[in-house]
Amino acid sequence: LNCDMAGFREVDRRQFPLQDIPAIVRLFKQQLESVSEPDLALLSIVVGAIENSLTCNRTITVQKETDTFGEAKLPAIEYHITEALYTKFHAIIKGAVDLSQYGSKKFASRELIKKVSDVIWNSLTRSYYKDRAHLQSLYSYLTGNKLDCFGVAFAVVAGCQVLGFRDVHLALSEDHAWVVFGEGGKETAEVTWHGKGNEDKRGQPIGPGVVSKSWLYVNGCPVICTRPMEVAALVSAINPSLNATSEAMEVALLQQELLWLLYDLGHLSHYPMAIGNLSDLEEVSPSPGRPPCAALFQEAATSARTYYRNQHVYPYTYQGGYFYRHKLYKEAFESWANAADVIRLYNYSRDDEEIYKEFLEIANELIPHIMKVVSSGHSARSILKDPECFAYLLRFYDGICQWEEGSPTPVLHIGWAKPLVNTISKFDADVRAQVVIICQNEDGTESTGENVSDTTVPGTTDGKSKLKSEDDVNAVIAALDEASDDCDKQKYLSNE
Ligand SMILES: CC1(C)CN=C(N2CCN(c3ncnc4sc(CC(F)F)cc34)CC2)S1
Repeated sequence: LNCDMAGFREVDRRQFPLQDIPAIVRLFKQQLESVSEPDLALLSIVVGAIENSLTCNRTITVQKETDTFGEAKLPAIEYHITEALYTKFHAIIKGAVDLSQYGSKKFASRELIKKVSDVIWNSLTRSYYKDRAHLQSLYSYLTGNKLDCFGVAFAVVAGCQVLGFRDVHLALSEDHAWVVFGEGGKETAEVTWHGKGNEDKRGQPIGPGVVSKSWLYVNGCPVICTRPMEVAALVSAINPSLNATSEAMEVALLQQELLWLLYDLGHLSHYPMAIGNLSDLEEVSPSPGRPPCAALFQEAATSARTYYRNQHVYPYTYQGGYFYRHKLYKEAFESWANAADVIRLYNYSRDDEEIYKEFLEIANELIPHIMKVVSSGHSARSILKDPECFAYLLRFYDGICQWEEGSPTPVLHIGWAKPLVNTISKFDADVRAQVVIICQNEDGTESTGENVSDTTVPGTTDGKSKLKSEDDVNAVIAALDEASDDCDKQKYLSNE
């Protein structure tokens, strides 16, 4: 076995066949604690094989088998299958890339990375449904020549690891992936596509994306992976879905165990979305002796604030979704207001559809549903009488308004206005009057914006009457825009 089969040599043949979750966790632990770096190709093939066998050709009648200890039994992953696929990946990469052509051995070059990306890219099936599930692993690539956009980026990094380039690492935003390389990891290169119908920019640096302030490039604050964080990315990408409505329990349990292993080794601390994924799994089946999922959602938000200048939206929508599912509506409003405080820093561009859909669902489905549910209640503690809830909602809507300001693409349209107006008009004037808008001007001084109750919503008189016509709606939008024009930065505080 030559040196770069190290990943395999260390693997103790006796660990195979891997036929239960503890065996897989042992393999990952051994790889993560081994002297050299974890072997991305080996680990991606193993989890890909398990996911594929348990989700892709499952006869519905087969029940979950467990052994006497209740451990979910997995289809045995034979050593020779894994080794054959591993050898195939090495052969593809080393067969296609003649390293003597790429000068410096120490650091990768842009040309080398583009070459590896081309090798993967040109070996993919001509046309297939790119958004399908289970296309993220090297198992999918090696057995079906299919990868999704994340899978291509991961395969390029795994390919560069095969060639011995320890400087090439995965860079992750909330909806895209690329690579960093070179001395100090200062260079960036696109290696995969994004979205539908967009020309890929493979080989190019990601600079322009950051300059345009599009959410897709998270204002220059992506997750820059270490090798163990690349393992966390492949584990996060495990997809337990059997179909649109059900999941393979063993795959979800495996993902949960592997994420806890990575968490305990400290490899999730700088990876908010992986913590969010773990929280989602814990919400469904809590692990004894582990923090509650609510604490994990909070950890993800704290990680994003600490390491990524609070430029990430998903930690707050993970958290808001949790609160919403658990009918903690005021807490959900606060998380969504925090999510809007992040997006206000960006300019909405055509590549940002995913986060647009996220805010659209919150504003036009989730919040209206909450307003409907609480309107029937008559408790004095109702959120309709709580000025802090009104303040959270104003901060949420204002963040979306500010997102639109200065953007090349409009965000709001009449479809947003109706639910927005309907929501705001559910709060009576005396509740709204308790919200004080603090404006921070350019020079950092603060002034109290006109009191919200003074800006009586046009078309209403006593704050009790409801808005009627469409121009009332437009007038409200104008009033909100005017309010957001008044000051550079608004902070809505409710006075006690
Ligand atoms: C609050 C939500 C709607 C729930 N799930 C969310 N996810 C966000 C995306 N997820 C992720 N989880 C771990 N790592 C990554 S890297 C990435 C970008 C891709 F192009 F590489 C996405 C992503 C997992 C699922 S956000």
